[in-house]
Amino acid sequence: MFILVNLKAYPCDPLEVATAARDVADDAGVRIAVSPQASHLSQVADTGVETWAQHVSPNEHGSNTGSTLAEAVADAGAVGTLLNHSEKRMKLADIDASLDAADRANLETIVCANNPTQVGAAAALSPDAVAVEPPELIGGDVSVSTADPGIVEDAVDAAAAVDENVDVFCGAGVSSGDDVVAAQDLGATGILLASGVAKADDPKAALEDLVSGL
Ligand SMILES: O=C[C@H](O)COP(=O)(O)O
Repeated sequence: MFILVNLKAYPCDPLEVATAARDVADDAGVRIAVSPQASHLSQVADTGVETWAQHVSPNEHGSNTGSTLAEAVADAGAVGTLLNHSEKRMKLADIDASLDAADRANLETIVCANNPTQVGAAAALSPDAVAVEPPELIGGDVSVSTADPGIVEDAVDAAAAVDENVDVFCGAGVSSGDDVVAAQDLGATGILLASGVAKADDPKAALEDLVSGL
């Protein structure tokens, strides 16, 4: 399983989470990455943890003020990027162009989707992975893998029907090792989570719990 910790814009210490994620990944032999604010990418990458951007813009170098250039996040140490997160929705054409931008910069990609239908559409754009996240469960206390296991299974089927090379992640409310194992049993190969670590009093203990069943 791949566990991607999205720090969103939470008021956590990105370096505390990054060093904890690095150490837990090393100790447990589990792939864990951290996705901080763009301005923290370089500091986070310098800890040695696998580092992802939260978004890249669908543009190239040029007159694009305020954009998040794929090449710039790669230069800062990111090796991948989320796209179309529920809190950063994009037009279909822009997802496609951002995937091209990520490809130019050699970034891995995860395209987020609300439901299995959107998962199928996203998979048709050939990202490395899609992540299904019911918006109503994001930031809550109940994991998608227990609240709505069918959506994870249907997302796995929807992606496979389009492109078997596209991995399927799930997210929303995941906060424990049991949640991660349940997602794995439903066919997900990765977890996208945020509040369970970013809002934890002890991020390292939260990460250790997340990988405890793997
Ligand atoms: O990017 C992460 C997802 O939106 C899930 O967030 P959450 O773990 O706080 O529910």
